[in-house]
Amino acid sequence: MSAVFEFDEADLAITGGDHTDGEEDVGHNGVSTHNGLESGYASENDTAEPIPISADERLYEVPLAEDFISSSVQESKRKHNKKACKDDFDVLKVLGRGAYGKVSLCRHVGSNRLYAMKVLKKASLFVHAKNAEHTKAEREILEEVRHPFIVQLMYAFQTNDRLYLILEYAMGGELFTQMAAEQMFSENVARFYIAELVLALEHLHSLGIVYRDLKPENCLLDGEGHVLLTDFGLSKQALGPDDKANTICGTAEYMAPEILMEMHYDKSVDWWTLGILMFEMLTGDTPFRANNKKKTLDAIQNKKLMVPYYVTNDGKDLLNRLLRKNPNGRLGSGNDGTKRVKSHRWFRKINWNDLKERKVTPPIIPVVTNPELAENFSEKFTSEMIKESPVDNHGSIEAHMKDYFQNFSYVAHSHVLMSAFDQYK
Ligand SMILES: Nc1ncnc2c1ncn2[C@@H]1O[C@H](COP(=O)(O)OP(=O)(O)OP(=O)(O)O)[C@@H](O)[C@H]1O
Repeated sequence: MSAVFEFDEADLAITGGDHTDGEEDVGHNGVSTHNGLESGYASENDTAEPIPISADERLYEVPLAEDFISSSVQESKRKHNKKACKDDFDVLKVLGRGAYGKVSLCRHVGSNRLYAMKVLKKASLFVHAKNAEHTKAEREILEEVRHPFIVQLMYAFQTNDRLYLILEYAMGGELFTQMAAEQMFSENVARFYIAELVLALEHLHSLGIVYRDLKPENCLLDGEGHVLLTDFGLSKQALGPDDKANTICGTAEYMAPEILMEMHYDKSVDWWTLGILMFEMLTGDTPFRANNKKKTLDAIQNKKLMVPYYVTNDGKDLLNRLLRKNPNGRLGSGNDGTKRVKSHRWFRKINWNDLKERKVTPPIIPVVTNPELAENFSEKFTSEMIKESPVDNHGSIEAHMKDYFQNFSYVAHSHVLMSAFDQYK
């Protein structure tokens, strides 16, 4: 499968963070700090009821320690959304590790709901300036998006030395795991996942967000088997219809040719990566993979796409259109691009409205006997010991790191959280 591609220039690098030190192990004090923000997945003994709220209550940021306090927030409304902190969560198991941090299953002490806790060490983010920028972007994007096939941000907070993102728990695990188990998917199975991803990308693009990092590892599954796109560390926000970005990032085998050529690029890169993902689902491998990274990158730019004989004509046609090297000629580019993707013949059996409303039954239903067991995650992670680590709220940390993450803290409004839960889960 894909490997993260590392550039040499420091400011373009996508580098691995600290994977080895068992760092951000979170302790707890067992004190209930229930704040009326029930959301996410209920554990087996959860009996919490939603707290009624008034119609005009909105999302807003809640300050922690040095965080900025939004002046638009009225005192009377603050009481509904109490700031979150580390002690509000019990860490149960490690779920996985990414380039920048560790993700654990945790339980909100007050509500008993389960979430995924992503922890990042500020210091390791500052090894390369881009890492810190990516994390800030991830936090901002996660707050903005709300979609059935995109992971929901529930809380964000920070300590002196760490950043915490509390996310909807994708208990079905990684799509990558299902792909590895099946070697390759039938076209019907692949179509379901690709179509849900089309809707997720459509939503992001409508907000001016280019996702840029589509790959099986970032496609998680919820408890019913629907896609939950995660990891917005590389996404680029605030692109207008004619804006283009030019930062080099992504995963080697999934990189679009225009990124490699350091050209300005736009949302067309996401349609390219969707094509690569579809190819991998249907054949078990990516189309331009070679013996080494240099050859892979060369093939992406120069090699003609070869689609195996067993892929249907409609499937071949869609792949050829998504994997056009010229982004301007690629299916999905231009103003009505997504509409044209959705009306391609390969999707003719898809009822897009039903799909968006989660009325289509997923082809693979994850086995979840008890969500707390995290059965769909690698034992390599789930068997790790959960260690307590001291809270560092007063230790020395360079001033620029401290200031950089002002406004990081966040609590999703209970209205948003509860409706997300009812509607989608
Ligand atoms: N919301 C979630 N629910 C369940 N598991 C999750 C969730 N988010 C992440 N994980 C697990 O943690 C792993 C690492 O998470 P993530 O990809 O977000 O980290 P990262 O440091 O941003 O990774 P990358 O190296 O891709 O940049 C995922 O592959 C997945 O197994």
